[in-house]
Amino acid sequence: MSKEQLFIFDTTLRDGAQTQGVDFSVDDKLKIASALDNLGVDYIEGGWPGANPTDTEFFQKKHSFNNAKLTSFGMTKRTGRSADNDPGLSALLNSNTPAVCIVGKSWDFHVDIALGISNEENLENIKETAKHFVKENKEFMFDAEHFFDGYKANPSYALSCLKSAFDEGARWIVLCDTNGGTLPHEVTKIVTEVSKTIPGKNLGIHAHNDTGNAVANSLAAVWAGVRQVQGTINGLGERCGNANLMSLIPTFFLKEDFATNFQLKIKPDNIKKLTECSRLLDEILNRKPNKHLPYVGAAAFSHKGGLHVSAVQKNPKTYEHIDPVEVGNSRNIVVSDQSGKSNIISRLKTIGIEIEESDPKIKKLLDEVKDREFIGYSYDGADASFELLARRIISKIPRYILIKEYDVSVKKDSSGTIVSSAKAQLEVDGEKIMCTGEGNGPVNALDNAIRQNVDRLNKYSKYLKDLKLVDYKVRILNTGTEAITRVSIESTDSKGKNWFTIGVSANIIDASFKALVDSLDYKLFKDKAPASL
Ligand SMILES: CC(=O)SCCNC(=O)CCNC(=O)[C@H](O)C(C)(C)COP(=O)(O)OP(=O)(O)OC[C@H]1O[C@@H](n2cnc3c(N)ncnc32)[C@H](O)[C@@H]1OP(=O)(O)O
Ligand SMILES: CC(=O)C(=O)O
Repeated sequence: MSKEQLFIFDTTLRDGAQTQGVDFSVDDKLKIASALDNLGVDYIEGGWPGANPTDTEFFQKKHSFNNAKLTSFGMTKRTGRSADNDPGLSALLNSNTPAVCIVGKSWDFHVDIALGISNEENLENIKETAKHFVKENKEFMFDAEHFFDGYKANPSYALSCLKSAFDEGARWIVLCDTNGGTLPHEVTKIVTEVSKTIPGKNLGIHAHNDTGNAVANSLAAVWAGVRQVQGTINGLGERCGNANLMSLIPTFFLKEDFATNFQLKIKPDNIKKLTECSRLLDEILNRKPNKHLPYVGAAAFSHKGGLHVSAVQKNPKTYEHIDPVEVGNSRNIVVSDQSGKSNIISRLKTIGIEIEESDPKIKKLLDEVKDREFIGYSYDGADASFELLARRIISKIPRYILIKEYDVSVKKDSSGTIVSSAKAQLEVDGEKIMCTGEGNGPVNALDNAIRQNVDRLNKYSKYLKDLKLVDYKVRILNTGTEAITRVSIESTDSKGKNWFTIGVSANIIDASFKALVDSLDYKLFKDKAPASL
């Protein structure tokens, strides 16, 4: 059976740029476009030339993609102007892209309210715009804005908007669920009806995620006949985002019904690049990756429940819908109060500790984890603190740095400046050291007290110099009678592998200090700093 071709259209650089909090530079756009081209998508919508200097400059650059067609985006011509005379359309033509995607109204309510023109004028604008670009040999796509809402309100008018573009030679008519309120069964019904007027091979879907159904709606649309799917990396996009291509692409490759019926230009091996592609976008946006993204999130193949881990050890298929390696991701077994001994054994193996299943230390460690989680610790996000705890119970590990005493004060002077000072007495491998430091808050002062005096930690100084605290999070927990503070710290060093530690106490400074000292201890342990046990 021959497979039908599906076309992937990425709009991270256009609709993704409409996400609150996202502000791409030209350089960011170039990096993302290059990753998408390497992945092998069919179209990259680069932005809206003329709408802002970044997009204009991006289109002025020389692009040479191996796989993707660069596409410029804009809107239909304005009423009262000819297409030749519309500066918006000229900016798109000047951008010299092989493909052009034009948004236009297909809901009569919008024509009336947003544009304030007649239905006929809107049809004329769509038609003239399509004609203008087709005449210039552009691959023309019409993004039928609010198509599903428009079709529900006035089906014949919505269809005539599509036909106005299609009859002028549009290659693609893209049905947009602009407000994202349409549900999968409605998409199936409407796409099936539309395909009687416009062939499925010319139809696309652009789904927003306002009901959490953008991916489901895109799949429903493909199943009902459309052959172009629009979306973004990690589901970026206006409001709640767009369909997430990091979910759709692997689904097309790895789920039987789609894999047997469809083929993509993306090479099958390239889906191993999806996790990297997803993380690259977060890196560029300087935001923490969403661990829980399907397929590519760090927790997508994390197993926490004891029953799950016990079965996964026997065969990963028991709790994994695909092998994580297929999308460039990896399996992860976490330890927490939901664990059984299988979690502990598996985690220990990952960190290089081999132990007999019958060793009573496993039970001891499991009980310790559960008791600590009861008082506020949470080890499933604190791998380094877990490793230190495990090694202290199972084998031997030095306590490199011990805090004997500390004293922290906060002072506000008459100019309003607030300064925190800290003094700490540490015991470092048996030697007592006094440290002092200042900072913009008590925790920062304590951190500075230890680390600005790093030279005085004599034999450890060279190991701690490149340690950086990346993130610091505080949570107040109510455990029974009193409020408890949990502090989580993410650290990194020049080797670039981050580690996570945790501290819990009734006092925020004490909790912070515990998490900080675990971070220092872990760094010294992993870098094999010398110490007596
Ligand atoms: C569904 C979507 O996501 S579509 C993409 C939306 N993306 C963006 O809007 C991001 C980029 N946009 C911009 O930078 C600006 O909005 C610009 C440069 C395009 C236009 O800016 P301005 O000229 O200042 O207009 P403004 O944004 O205030 O209003 C939009 C205008 O376009 C008109 N318009 C909206 N859709 C269309 C359309 N499909 N065809 C023609 N005109 C349209 C509106 O009626 C309004 O006209 P008015 O100014 O006469 O009232
Ligand atoms: C074109 C587009 O982004 C939309 O209709 O949602």
